[in-house]
Amino acid sequence: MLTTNPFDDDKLHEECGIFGIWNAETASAMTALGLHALQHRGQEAAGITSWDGEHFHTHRAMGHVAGNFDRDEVIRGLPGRVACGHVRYSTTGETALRNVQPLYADLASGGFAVAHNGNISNALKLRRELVRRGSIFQSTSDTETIIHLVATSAYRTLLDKFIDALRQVEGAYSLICLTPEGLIACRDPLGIRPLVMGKLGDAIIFASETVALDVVGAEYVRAIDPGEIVIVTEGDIRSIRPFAPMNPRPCIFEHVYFSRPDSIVDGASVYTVRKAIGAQLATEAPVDADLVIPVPDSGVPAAIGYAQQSGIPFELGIIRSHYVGRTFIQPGDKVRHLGVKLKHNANRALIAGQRIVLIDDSIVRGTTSLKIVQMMRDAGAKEVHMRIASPPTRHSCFYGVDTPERAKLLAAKLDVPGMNDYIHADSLAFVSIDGLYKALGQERRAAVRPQFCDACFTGDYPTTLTDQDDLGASTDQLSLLAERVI
Ligand SMILES: O=P(O)(O)OC[C@H]1O[C@H](OP(=O)(O)OP(=O)(O)O)[C@H](O)[C@@H]1O
Ligand SMILES: NC(=O)CC[C@H](N)C(=O)O
Ligand code: SF4
Ligand SMILES: [Mg+2]
Repeated sequence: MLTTNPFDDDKLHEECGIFGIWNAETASAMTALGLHALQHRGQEAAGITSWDGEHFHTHRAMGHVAGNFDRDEVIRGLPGRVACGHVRYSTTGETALRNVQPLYADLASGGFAVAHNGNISNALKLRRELVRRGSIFQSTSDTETIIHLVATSAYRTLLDKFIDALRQVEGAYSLICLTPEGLIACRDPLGIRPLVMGKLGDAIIFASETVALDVVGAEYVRAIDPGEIVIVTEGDIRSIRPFAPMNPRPCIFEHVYFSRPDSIVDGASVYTVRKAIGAQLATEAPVDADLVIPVPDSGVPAAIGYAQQSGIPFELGIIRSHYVGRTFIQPGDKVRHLGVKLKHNANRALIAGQRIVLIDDSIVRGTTSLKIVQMMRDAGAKEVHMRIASPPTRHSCFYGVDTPERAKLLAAKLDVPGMNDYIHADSLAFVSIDGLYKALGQERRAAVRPQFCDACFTGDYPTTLTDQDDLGASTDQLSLLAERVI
């Protein structure tokens, strides 16, 4: 158990997925389905809280949604027409049941459950102050600071307390909160993490990605705007925007890797964007080759784009086992190496004697690229060229994708030729940052007010990073001074 600095955890983590539904006959079963569609965002733990009009019911467990929420008795134990749920990949606080969301507390206003995607970058500072004033924390999660800020706010109504709390937190948060007064969904003022709204008959749904709407047959209504709070109560939906308007900075990595390709993120089809990045990559970094081969899964759409733009045939030269999850999010290098071997296999008959271009979406530690290039050589490839559909990942994320040790990022240690030597490819190239923005429909990356958060590529963090600064970490925050529009 961590007792001194609860947030000092140096593993590399990924994302979370959230889902909430108001006014549905089978709210918790729908939530389980929605979370299942969001499983790629977090595989450590899952939880659902329901409200039956009188009582709150919660089931939280380590592991996947299937296996924990596929039994009738579990769903029957979560009655009511309102529910919210969470799939977790931890960014702050250890992987333990006490940190599994939704987090719940009985406040003066009644029950309060919260599901959070993102990471609060001043959570440690806030927590120290709250503890000094007498708050007793039950978890080591950054998310719990929100509950204590709401609980101790001097404002009168729950909504005012909530707004007061959010005005004190910095960083990234998409939240779905379940209260007796209604279901509340909100997105931080920069809209760093995604959140969408859908409709199914009389039911209103919120989810991290549109695939969670598709799975229950709901209709996509729209994305929640950065800085917007939507409150759903009996027969009423209200929207408020209580923060100073900012230039939105949604996470660009959602388009590159995190989101499912069949999702619509902030109005853009992830699949179409990934194909466009691949086409851009082919224009910027062409190569004379016989086959374009994707590194499955998330390299596939970019490889299709690369193949279409270059005219080089697209083939499945690597076959992926569907019984192994994402390797990026498996903590521990040993497990990752094992995971990569278990996950991919060369399609030998296709590869032998060919000059191939491998397309992947990103290089983080370099584990996947190193293995795959060797795998292609072992399968008899004549030349192996690697092309990456994002710029080099050189910086840590403090907004829900935790890469605390820059030293673990291959691109933080080596330049591109050095990375090429490390992975033993014949050539290596990355799409440019402006090329990535082009694929997202922008002319280029705006130097003063960039249209996205791209800090893991540029080091240009869109918020202050209080806890990091307190720890003495140095970060480049070039665009901070230019944030406010009004
Ligand atoms: O450089 P590394 O540290 O190996 O990380 C980068 C790899 O991790 C991700 O794939 P992952 O296997 O997580 O998931 P995917 O199946 O969705 O592509 C990403 O798509 C790269 O392939
Ligand atoms: N990846 C996430 O969005 C995690 C949410 C929250 N920071 C936690 O660690 O539980
Ligand atoms: S630092 Fe990277 S992964 Fe993190 S929110 Fe920004 S763009 Fe996304
Ligand atoms: Mg991959």
